[in-house]
Amino acid sequence: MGSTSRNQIYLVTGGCGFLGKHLVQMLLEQEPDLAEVRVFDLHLDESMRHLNRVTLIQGDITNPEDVRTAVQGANVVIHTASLVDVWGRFSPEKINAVNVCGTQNVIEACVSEGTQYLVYTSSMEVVGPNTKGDHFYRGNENTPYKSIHELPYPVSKTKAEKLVLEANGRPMKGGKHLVTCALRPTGIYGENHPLIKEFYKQGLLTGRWMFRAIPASVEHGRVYVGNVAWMHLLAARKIQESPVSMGGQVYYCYDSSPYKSYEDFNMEILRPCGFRLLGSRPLIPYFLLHLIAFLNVFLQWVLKPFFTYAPILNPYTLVIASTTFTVATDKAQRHFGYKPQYTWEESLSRTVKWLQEVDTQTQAGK
Ligand SMILES: NC(=O)c1ccc[n+]([C@@H]2O[C@H](COP(=O)([O-])OP(=O)(O)OC[C@H]3O[C@@H](n4cnc5c(N)ncnc54)[C@H](O)[C@@H]3O)[C@@H](O)[C@H]2O)c1
Ligand SMILES: C[C@@H](CO)CCC[C@@H](C)[C@H]1CC[C@H]2[C@@H]3[C@H](O)C=C4C[C@@H](O)CC[C@]4(C)[C@H]3CC[C@]12C
Repeated sequence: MGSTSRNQIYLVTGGCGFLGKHLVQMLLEQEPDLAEVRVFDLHLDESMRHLNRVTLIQGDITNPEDVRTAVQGANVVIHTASLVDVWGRFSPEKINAVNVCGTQNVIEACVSEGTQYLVYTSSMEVVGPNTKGDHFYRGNENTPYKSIHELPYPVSKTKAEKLVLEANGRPMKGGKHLVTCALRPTGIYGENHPLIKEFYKQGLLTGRWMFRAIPASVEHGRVYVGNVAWMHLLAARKIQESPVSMGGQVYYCYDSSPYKSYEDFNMEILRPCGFRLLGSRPLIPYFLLHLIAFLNVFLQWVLKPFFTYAPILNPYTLVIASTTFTVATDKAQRHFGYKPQYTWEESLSRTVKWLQEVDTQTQAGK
């Protein structure tokens, strides 16, 4: 390890989430300078407690004191904590509190505690797809696009990203300056992906038959969780070495996962578990899908006093799934030497292996 002994303290907010856990694992395996990784989350995963060099911190990102305590003494903060909700599971106020005010708390804690480096997990959603259905085809960080934000989640991610980028260069005690950057994943997939598990469960109800609803020509950007984690690690390293070139920058997350429709991509993962997709063209007319999506909104409203009805399909998710959004960029490679750590074949086989294990357990539990 040479002269650089283990001296880096990383704080990962949302470290018990889907991406967060992969990121913590990646730091433990790939960061030679790592002294400690602090995992800050509202809901702790106790199975992570035994991990060497991991400190679990239960806290609420909306509470400035919780955040300040966690940040104290950290060298770098990777801020992934967020409410990921495009289904109306949480109120707009709650989403704003966690995603926007929580991010402001992280920034203020970095400044007051002298933690100079902040990497923020943003989202493709800060750009699009927009609700007009304008396609974003193989775009990069400079591609012009008419972003329209209406729903609380994309609105909150956009505000939070702006806060993070505007905080770059903020003076701190000791003459230092805060250095920030943002990574924008497209649709993340991989082991423990909650949404693919949801599609898996729905598919079991129809005898492992899936029904094409979206034209195969609509491409949806997907990126493997291990590569997203790898990008965060590399960005966190480089931002310390080259604060001037990295500070205030945004990067799309990408890898060699193929451009496909959302459903065709999911089938790559589901097919090895015996699932089949019916129809080379959408089986349900678009207007009918729209009608069902609106009916779901109506039912959500009617049922609100009793429970939260939040099905996968609503007018917003329908628009996203029906609008091409794919990126083609090498900015992360140019700025911090990113090359995907996992090939498409590895990413797929790791994800399939996980889902097959889920399948075996599900069948055994029947
Ligand atoms: N999943 C995707 O496809 C995707 C795509 C693009 C960007 N992102 C972004 O990546 C990040 C991680 O997403 P994910 O899919 O892993 O989500 P996730 O829900 O699995 O993880 C988020 C974590 O944040 C924690 N959290 C929520 N509220 C909190 C609070 N008040 N205080 C502390 N912790 C809190 C949750 O407990 C959870 O562990 C998010 O910022 C999300 O916006 C996700
Ligand atoms: C119409 C259905 C027929 O099978 C399919 C509906 C699929 C949608 C539920 C998902 C299509 C695209 C997804 C989103 C996308 O991958 C990117 C996202 C950004 C991230 O920050 C949060 C999650 C999400 C909004 C993701 C959510 C689910 C989709 C809308």
